[in-house]
Amino acid sequence: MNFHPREMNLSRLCNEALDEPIGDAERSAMIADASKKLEELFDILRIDHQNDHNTRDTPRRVAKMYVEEILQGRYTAPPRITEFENVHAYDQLIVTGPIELRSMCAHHLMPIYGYAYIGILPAADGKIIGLSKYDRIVEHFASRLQIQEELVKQIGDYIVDMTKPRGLAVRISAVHMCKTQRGVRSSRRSRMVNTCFWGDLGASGELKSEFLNECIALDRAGSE
Ligand SMILES: Nc1nc2c(ncn2[C@@H]2O[C@H](COP(=O)(O)OP(=O)(O)OP(=O)(O)O)[C@@H](O)[C@H]2O)c(=O)[nH]1
Repeated sequence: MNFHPREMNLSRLCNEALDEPIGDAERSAMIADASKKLEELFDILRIDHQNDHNTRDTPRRVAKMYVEEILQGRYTAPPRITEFENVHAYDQLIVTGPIELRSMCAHHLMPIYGYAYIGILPAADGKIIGLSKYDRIVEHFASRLQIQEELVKQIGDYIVDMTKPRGLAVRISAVHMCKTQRGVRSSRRSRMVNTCFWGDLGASGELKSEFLNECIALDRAGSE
């Protein structure tokens, strides 16, 4: 099967999902078509992928990596969320993290890695969701070509839509290898940190400070 994104009206922004998750046949076709294009790229870069024992299978390997790993958050459904009754009407701040973050920068296709932290202010009459789902949601939206400002918002908007909390905060602290490994070659310790707040968590200076202090404490505990 030949895959023609334009004819099939499937072109999207780099961090947007397709309308529907793709099936096995479409996934295989996408990998096969991308492999051919990567072979062309290797030809242009004068890398002999036909005879070089190191790169013989690299175009296919890289195509598969993009479709099934690096960009899989565009082609698969968001994680299923398990909800529990909030029987005791818990409505105080919950903070979870550090959550491992692995993404890819939209500008140079270089890795972004670091941690996410999520603060939830549940609604007393709402639901509580399984803790592991926050990690899965971060992984889902990070598995796309991203910039950090948009990644934080996508994660938060999805959690707010799905769980309707009183308030929410998402913070990411990450290294951008497009800055450390090339270009300006900044220190590998150099990070970008940004936080986005929703609802009551954004409206209260006290809750914001509580969230940020918990992030610092969780970060410190993680590095001990
Ligand atoms: N705001 C923001 N900028 C980012 C992010 N990831 C990468 N960038 C920056 O986006 C810019 C990419 O665009 P250009 O300035 O055209 O790239 P370039 O000419 O290769 O620039 P250098 O990286 O400075 O060599 C760079 O400054 C990156 O450091 C991100 O998540 N958020």
